[in-house]
Amino acid sequence: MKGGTMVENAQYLDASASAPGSTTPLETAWIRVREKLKSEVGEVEYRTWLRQIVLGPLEEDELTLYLPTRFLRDWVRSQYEERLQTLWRTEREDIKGVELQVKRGLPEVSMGDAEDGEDGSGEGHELATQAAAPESRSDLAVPLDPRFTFDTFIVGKPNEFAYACARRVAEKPSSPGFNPLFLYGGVGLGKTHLMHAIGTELTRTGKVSVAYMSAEKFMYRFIAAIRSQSTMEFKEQLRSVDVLMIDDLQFLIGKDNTQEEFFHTFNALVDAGRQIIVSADKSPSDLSGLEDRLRTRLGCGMVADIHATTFELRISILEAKAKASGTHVPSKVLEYLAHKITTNVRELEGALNRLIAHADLVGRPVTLDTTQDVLKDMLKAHDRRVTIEEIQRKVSEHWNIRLTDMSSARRARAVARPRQVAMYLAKQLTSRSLPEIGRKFGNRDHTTVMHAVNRVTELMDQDTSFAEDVELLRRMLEG
Ligand SMILES: Nc1ncnc2c1ncn2[C@@H]1O[C@H](COP(=O)(O)OP(=O)(O)OP(=O)(O)O)[C@@H](O)[C@H]1O
Repeated sequence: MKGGTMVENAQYLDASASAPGSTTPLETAWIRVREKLKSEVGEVEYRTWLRQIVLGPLEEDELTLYLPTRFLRDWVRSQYEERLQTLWRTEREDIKGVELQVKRGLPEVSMGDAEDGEDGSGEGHELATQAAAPESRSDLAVPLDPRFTFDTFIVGKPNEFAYACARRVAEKPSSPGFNPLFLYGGVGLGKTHLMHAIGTELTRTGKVSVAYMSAEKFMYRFIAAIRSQSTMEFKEQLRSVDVLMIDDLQFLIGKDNTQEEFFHTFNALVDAGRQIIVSADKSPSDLSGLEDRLRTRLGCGMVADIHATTFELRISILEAKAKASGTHVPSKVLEYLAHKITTNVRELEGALNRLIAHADLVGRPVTLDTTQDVLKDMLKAHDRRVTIEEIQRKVSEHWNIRLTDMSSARRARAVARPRQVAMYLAKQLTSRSLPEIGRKFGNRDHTTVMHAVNRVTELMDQDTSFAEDVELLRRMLEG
């Protein structure tokens, strides 16, 4: 658990229900954050996923937000965490990070997808299948995002091959040479979008049952099944679908039992002529840490890479999204965004949504001036974006240790101290949350990261030469 003093404490708060005059400053900020989120994502999405968030305590510079189940927490984390972090930091300078946690017994807003599983762990929906016809939906319901269709996917040079493969699988699942379909590429480039598009297309025809889940949820669900002694049921459910899609497979690295289970499921499905679709951040051959036999099988079908976006593709995506929003965004602004935000489509989309939401709220058109003003913090962060990988590399070079020791289990001080410094710098220089940082350091827990941050702060106070080292690294990284 976190240390430190509790500065502000707040409880459940509905943006529409509380009068600002009767709330604490933190609650008032929360109302504004929620309103912004609502206007960015729309009423339906807000009600489905975000309304359940409950304001928790602010301890030192870390704010906790609660969700009633692990399923919801994971979903909100994967889809909205970055946005929540940015909105909070814009709202309150004293908040440096936002942590999403599960808290049982919160007032849960009724919603089909958010009930607890049979073991009360909130994991019952982490395996989700969507049968073709609504009446034949099993007790497992899927969050296939209706916005992620082939129609809304913009095709350009970097993604045309992956798009064509996805289309082909949606038209003719289990075709020879296309099973499994392995989609890979960097963060936020459209892998999940394509998987959902395949799922939506297939279920539309009415004859195919599709199961989609992240590898992380596959693992949680598998562990929950072991705990509740229902692994047979879990296996049967999985093996009864026509199409199984697993997103972000890299999460299974280092999870040997779960990999084993996935391998058997994979074989059973492919042998029965069912389709498997997998996404990951690297190609099968580069996914070191996955069992060889699984890697080999994953590479046996069609492997399609989604490359980083080009300027032309970014412009086409922005044009399409601006058009769909119904708000006029001048082409100068679109070009400006496409030049400035080159990392991934998720960020590009987030920036555009923010501009449009701002224009709607203040009732003024989008201009280059308002763009620079509204996106000030985002663009600034872009100018000096530092990645955790860069931090790990620089710190390892500085102390002359192996890069792999950043994620290894070695505890020798010569390795552990630089690792702690890298965690500290990751917290200071990136917007990543503690659990995200932990994951990048060999799947360590967020409390380990918290401890590292505190320890390095303490040491910097006590030892000036250590403090100089850390400051030097920080300056080099900030460029
Ligand atoms: N070519 C595209 N056309 C339209 N929208 C896109 C395109 N590529 C990505 N997007 C949008 O960008 C956002 C991020 O995409 P998505 O979640 O599919 O990325 P991802 O590759 O799965 O990322 P991650 O590695 O984080 O899982 C989504 O809102 C998606 O709709």
